[in-house]
Amino acid sequence: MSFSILILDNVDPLAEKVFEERGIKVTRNHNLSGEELHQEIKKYDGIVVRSSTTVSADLLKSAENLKVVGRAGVGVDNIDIEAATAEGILVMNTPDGNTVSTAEHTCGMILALARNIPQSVDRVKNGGWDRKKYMGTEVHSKTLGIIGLGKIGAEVAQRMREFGMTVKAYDPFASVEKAESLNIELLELDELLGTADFLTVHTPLTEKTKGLVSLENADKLKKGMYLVNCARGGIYKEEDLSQLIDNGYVAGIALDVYSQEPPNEALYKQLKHPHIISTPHLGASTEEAQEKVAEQIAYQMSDALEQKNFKGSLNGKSISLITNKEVQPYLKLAEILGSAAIQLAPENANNFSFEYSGACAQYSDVLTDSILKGMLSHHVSESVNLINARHYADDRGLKIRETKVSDTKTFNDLITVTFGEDADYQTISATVFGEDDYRIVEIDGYGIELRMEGDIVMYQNVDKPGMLAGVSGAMAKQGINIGALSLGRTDKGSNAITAVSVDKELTEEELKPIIELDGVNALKYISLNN
Ligand SMILES: NC(=O)c1ccc[n+]([C@@H]2O[C@H](COP(=O)([O-])OP(=O)(O)OC[C@H]3O[C@@H](n4cnc5c(N)ncnc54)[C@H](O)[C@@H]3O)[C@@H](O)[C@H]2O)c1
Ligand SMILES: O=C(O)CC[C@@H](O)C(=O)O
Repeated sequence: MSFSILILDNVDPLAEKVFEERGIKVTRNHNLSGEELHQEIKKYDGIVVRSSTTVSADLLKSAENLKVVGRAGVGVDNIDIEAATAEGILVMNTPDGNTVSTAEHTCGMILALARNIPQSVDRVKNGGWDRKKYMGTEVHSKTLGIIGLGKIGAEVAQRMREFGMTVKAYDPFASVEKAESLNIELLELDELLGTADFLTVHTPLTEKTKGLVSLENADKLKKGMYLVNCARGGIYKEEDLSQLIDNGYVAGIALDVYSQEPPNEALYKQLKHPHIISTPHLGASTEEAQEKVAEQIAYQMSDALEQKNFKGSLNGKSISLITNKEVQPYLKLAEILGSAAIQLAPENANNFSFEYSGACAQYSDVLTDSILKGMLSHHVSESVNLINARHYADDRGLKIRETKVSDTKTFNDLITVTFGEDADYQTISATVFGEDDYRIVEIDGYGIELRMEGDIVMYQNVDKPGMLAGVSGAMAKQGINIGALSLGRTDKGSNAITAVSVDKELTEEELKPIIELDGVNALKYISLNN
């Protein structure tokens, strides 16, 4: 299968090189208007962006063939991941390609702030020589407070410690072991705000981190401290920046990122403040970082399109397992079982439980996605895949309960789907023999053994002589050939379940004479042709 990619932002040419080596056609276009992009995107299997293109829900809706959105970088705030997930589109980023560059830029900003480097350079360029005005401060023996001790935060910590700084951090999700290994004391947020001489943030912009420092909590800051933000605009409340300085809370602020890029007029006005220094989102702008992220995203997207590897995927977390040879038969089993189960279940059933027994239980997450894919493909007109199956299930109000059992009793692996207590049929179990022999092995506690393929007529019948002859006779009269058959019962003379595999697709008309036979109840026709 041949794929095509559209590069929308200024990504290093190494990306093209990698895609082309992998036999993938690449087009680069940075100048599409909104309407043109909505049309153009339809042709592509993948798009590559940095931060300039907004990948909105609306755009993703037009992208009929899109399978993957690649972000050459870390932050994905310009991509509507929820909408991509709903559309079954994979979103990937390159989590560490620009870590070192951004950490170095942050360290540069800390030093530039401490020594008024940008302001004094500017002064000299304009023919001035104001040595007194640009008196600075040493970072040595000062405390660096880091909010967000992830990849960049940790790199900044290591570098600034070499300058003689004491490093403390706040990160509710960082492990104590990690902090200890970096020799960093973890503090509560307010404690860190009151301790740090320099505060640098390295978190994503979230509800929790938005406006983390503002006039509202400014009295918690150590007086005269410095603020640095090379993470995401808005973590320090932008409207308050100048006042934080003018009211004496903060000595200076260094920014690389803004809530709107380029900034709007009001923000530009703030950035003119003599104690605010700013760069135009340059953290990752080094040749090395851009080469790394371009190369990484191209490899990752090529692998994902070829279903080889899903490294860097931010949605469809379990799909990385689909390349695992051991999981593949279970995935197929789960999908066919989901399809069989939904055809057997009563209309409007919305409570399902999935039970996994044996070795397959360790993959229950992705197997649940796969059962849902099989179930929903009967109900949802859009294409359902492992990325969006749960989204559609939630959307339709399906309630899913998952259990795992290690003891399988009879089979090495068994998956059971249960749906509804008062229905004609309530549960179906299936297993896989070898690599691709998928079998129904139990319906409502009746042992059955039938391959899960083609067209199956399932009915309950009174366990009495002549039932089978009646059904096969009704089929023979209509030229319906029986391929295989399995009959399960509990006690002699009570009820039985019969599953008949037939050689062709049956119509309602053809099923009618069978349904009307005396002793045949609850007939269901199951098609497992896809
Ligand atoms: N300026 C640039 O050009 C540039 C380049 C790369 C990354 N970034 C940005 O830098 C930020 C950090 O990137 P990273 O690669 O280090 O990410 P990361 O995922 O490795 O680290 C983020 C850290 O933030 C912590 N965190 C999350 N919520 C928090 C909260 N409420 N309070 C405290 N800590 C919290 C997480 O636990 C994690 O340790 C991201 O926003 C990224 O988009 C900017
Ligand atoms: O592409 C860029 O230069 C932005 C990089 C950075 O903000 C990121 O999140 O990776």
